[in-house]
Amino acid sequence: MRRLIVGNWKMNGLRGAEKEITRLGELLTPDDRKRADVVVCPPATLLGCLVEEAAAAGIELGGQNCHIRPSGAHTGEVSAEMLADAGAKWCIVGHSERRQDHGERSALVRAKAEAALRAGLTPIICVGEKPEDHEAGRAEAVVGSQIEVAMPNIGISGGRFVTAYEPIWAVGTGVVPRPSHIEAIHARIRKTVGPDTPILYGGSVKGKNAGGILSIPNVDGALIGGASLKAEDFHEIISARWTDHG
Ligand SMILES: O=C[C@H](O)COP(=O)(O)O
Repeated sequence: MRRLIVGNWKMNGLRGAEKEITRLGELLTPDDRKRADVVVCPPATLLGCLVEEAAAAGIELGGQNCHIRPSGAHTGEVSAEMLADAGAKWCIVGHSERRQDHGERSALVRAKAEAALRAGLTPIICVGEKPEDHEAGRAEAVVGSQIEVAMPNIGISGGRFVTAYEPIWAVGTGVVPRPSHIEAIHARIRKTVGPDTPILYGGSVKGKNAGGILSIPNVDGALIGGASLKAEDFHEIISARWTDHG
């Protein structure tokens, strides 16, 4: 089965970043393209600059966040319509850095996912437990309730969405959960989202651990932060060998 590999550049990248996209396009082999769909989510300021290079490289672009309204008096915000207009096809919503830094809760994440769908974007809905929830053995319950609340109304624009499980304690730390932990949480998410919604894993995915992570049952792809910034590092993940779990 094809995997979905998404790069989240977070607040990194200035003009000139086009060369990373072009380089990635050069690195991707026909076999890579057969085995994976590749998406890059740069800062909103770069979307317009990267559109041509992304199309040439066969890569789709996404936003990292959107407002719940299509337009209006919301200083500093970017709407899903604006992201789509700039060339995005996807939009990350509910990333843990937004939940932590901006107090976003799952009900708002759901409204953002629905706004993305209305704009014709595919939302990538992030969920994940805090370190203290993990230590207290509450990960499954916390993530289960996050996805139950954040899941969009499937009546909206076909309602196709993607989920990403990112344990906060694994984001940018170099720490990766045990495969059994990832498997259990993905199985819990699967119960809510059903068989057809891809579930990505995110948190310290690198070239050297990607094959193992992508072989875990119910891991349909990965959401990559730091290792997506350089084309070579990102390509190492995309070209990792995984075992199909059917
Ligand atoms: O969106 C990506 C995740 O936050 C993972 O970040 P990371 O790969 O740098 O740990």
